[in-house]
Amino acid sequence: MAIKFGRPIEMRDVARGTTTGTPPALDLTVRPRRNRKAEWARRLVRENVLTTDDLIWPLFVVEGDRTRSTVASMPGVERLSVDEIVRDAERAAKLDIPCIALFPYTEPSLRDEQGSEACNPDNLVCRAVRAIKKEFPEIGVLCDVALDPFTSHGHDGLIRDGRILNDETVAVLVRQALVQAEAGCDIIAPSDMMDGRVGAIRQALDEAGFLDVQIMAYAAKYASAFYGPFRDAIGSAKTLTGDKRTYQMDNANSDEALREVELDIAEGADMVMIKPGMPYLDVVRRVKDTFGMPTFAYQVSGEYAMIAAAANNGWIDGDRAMMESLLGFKRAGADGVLTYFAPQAAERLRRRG
Ligand SMILES: NCc1[nH]cc(CCC(=O)O)c1CC(=O)O
Ligand SMILES: [Mg+2]
Repeated sequence: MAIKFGRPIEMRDVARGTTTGTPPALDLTVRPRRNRKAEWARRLVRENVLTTDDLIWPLFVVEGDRTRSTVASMPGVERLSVDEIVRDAERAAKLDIPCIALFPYTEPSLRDEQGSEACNPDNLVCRAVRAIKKEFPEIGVLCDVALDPFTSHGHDGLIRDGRILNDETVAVLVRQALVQAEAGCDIIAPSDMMDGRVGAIRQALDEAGFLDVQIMAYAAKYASAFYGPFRDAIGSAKTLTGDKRTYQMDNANSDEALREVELDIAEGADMVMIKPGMPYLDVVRRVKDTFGMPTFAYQVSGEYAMIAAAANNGWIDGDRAMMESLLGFKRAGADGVLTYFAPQAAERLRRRG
């Protein structure tokens, strides 16, 4: 049977409308637009959905009391003192956001070559975790494991002769993870990209009895220009010497991302993350399809800044761009997104629901 635009030629005249009305100019059997004709119809065929369950909200902690200081390159984002971060944790809990992530702005006087403050059980992050867990034990708390907020040179690891040391750094990261777990952190998230750190941290957590503390590995983390505003927020932008390309991944690679993810899973990661988000959605899809693990994407500071800045200039509808970008992560296969938009997105989802 001959087919024209999907309709058997023999049926043409039948379809051409023997009844009233103007015949359609194109003889189309299939018209995808039919399923988009009204909001109810679009809802009916919608394939992916964003809910508050998908959100992890990153927050910046700073020394002080009742302090909220703005981050110039991240409009709408603030560094919060411990008492204020407890208020934002409450806001997250009320909005049904399952988890928050903590990043410290370390006082410059506390930064040194070794990033020693990372292992201080009373550092800013540990104090924030304890304060949050005391008042809101039901909210998940994720802590980043890496040395860059604590080192005078802004790198994620220890340096000797201009080289970032791997194994020596891992030993420090293990101690950092342990003080965070002792403070009550629920998810340890190594973001340093040293080899072997997930396995070393898992073993140390288990030996210390933290069997239930999860690990979300920043498994495929790229050396990215999109981290700029974050480095402003934690105060490492000015001090960072050189770049992070000997440990963070090359922008051109995606097979390598699968090998990195595979290793972290083998070493005991409970969840894996791809970072940044929007420029690496192909990697999110490949990782999800290949491993079927709980897979997360980090919509990083630069991605947030681009949308926020364009919206503030009136160049795009910020709210819609935010929701569209977040849904993109779901479509790519992510189970959740770390995003500075978390509270706005949750508020918007609540208004709609
Ligand atoms: N290792 C630290 C870390 N953890 C999360 C981010 C970036 C997050 C963001 O840009 O929002 C970074 C910065 C970096 O690797 O330089
Ligand atoms: Mg790795």
